[in-house]
Amino acid sequence: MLSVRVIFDPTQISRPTAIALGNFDGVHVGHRHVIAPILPQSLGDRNPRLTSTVVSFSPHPQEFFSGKLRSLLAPFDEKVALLESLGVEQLVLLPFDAELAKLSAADFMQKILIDSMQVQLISVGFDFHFGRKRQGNVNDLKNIWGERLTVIPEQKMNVGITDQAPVRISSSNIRTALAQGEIDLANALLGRPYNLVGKVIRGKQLGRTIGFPTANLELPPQKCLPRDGVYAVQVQVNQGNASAPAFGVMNIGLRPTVDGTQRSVEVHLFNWQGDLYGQELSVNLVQFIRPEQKFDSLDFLKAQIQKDCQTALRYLVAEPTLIC
Ligand SMILES: Cc1cc2nc3c(=O)[nH]c(=O)nc-3n(C[C@H](O)[C@H](O)[C@H](O)COP(=O)(O)O)c2cc1C
Ligand SMILES: Nc1ncnc2c1ncn2[C@@H]1O[C@H](COP(=O)(O)OP(=O)(O)O)[C@@H](O)[C@H]1O
Repeated sequence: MLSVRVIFDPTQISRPTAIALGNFDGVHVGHRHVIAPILPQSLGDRNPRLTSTVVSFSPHPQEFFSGKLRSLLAPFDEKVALLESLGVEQLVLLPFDAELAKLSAADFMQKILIDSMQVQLISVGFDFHFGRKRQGNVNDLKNIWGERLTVIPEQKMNVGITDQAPVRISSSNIRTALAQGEIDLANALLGRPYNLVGKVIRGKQLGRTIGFPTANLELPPQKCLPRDGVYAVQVQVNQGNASAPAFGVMNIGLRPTVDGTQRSVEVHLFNWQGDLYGQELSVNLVQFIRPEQKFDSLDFLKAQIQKDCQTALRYLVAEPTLIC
């Protein structure tokens, strides 16, 4: 049972509110800085009546204007779970339509934030814009909320070698890192391992014939996938209320060796036997190992997968934060 209230209908908002405004795809380290000031633990006894609320638009304004779905680091269910784990009490999804798109910044503040949500405290990132043609900015919010507005400056992170410039913590930098197989960077910016959660579905039933059965995952269609190839992964197998940890190797791609046409995401678990169909796997990405290749035979593929397992194990046992 989720304890964060997800509100699509503005009349159902629990108010007065302390709000963090933004899309927060991935709920990365930078987002968490923005959300922190409005969490119950930050509000403390001074503002006990305020409901800790994240306010986003649905659909995302870019989707509304382009008519295209965006790929997401954290699709809806994942985002709700992440916000809940932080202690957010309410997620308000403002229906972004032609009417909202043409609302002036002043009307957005008055009608939505003041009248509809009774906003007492606000936290936003430094570059937050709102209202028609993104005319409103943090100065407009400051004029009304004054000291009750927190503006979080651009967050950067030192990664890799020390003489490298710090990297901006942003959803787009995380997407780029995933697209390049730079899992260390993506995980650092996220503040947790990038994770794929899906139900195990049937594949071509070939894996077992080469000694490497693979659990094929069904993922939310909007989930952002990292580059095609082979990864070392740490997995939780969720069986009802119980959950078992395992290590494994994952392949993402078209499987040219077996003339695959659809992209698949499949995991071979080490030291695991038994049926996984219908169960849920939660897969943490640890390390990109190699690109996908077309092999001349299943025997060559099998030999390569054996090597992949050895490589993956070396990364997995060297990873101090993993539980297994
Ligand atoms: C670690 C690993 C690496 C893989 N690498 C490749 C690859 O480089 N090229 C390829 O065509 N398929 C690759 N595959 C996918 C296999 O072709 C696939 O697992 C096999 O065909 C079984 O598919 P099935 O689950 O549909 O039965 C890999 C699978 C695993 C588990
Ligand atoms: N070690 C393992 N790792 C992954 N899946 C396993 C493992 N052992 C057994 N299985 C089971 O075997 C199935 C995969 O076998 P496979 O022949 O690759 O069939 P499919 O093509 O349907 O994925 C998995 O979905 C799971 O139910």
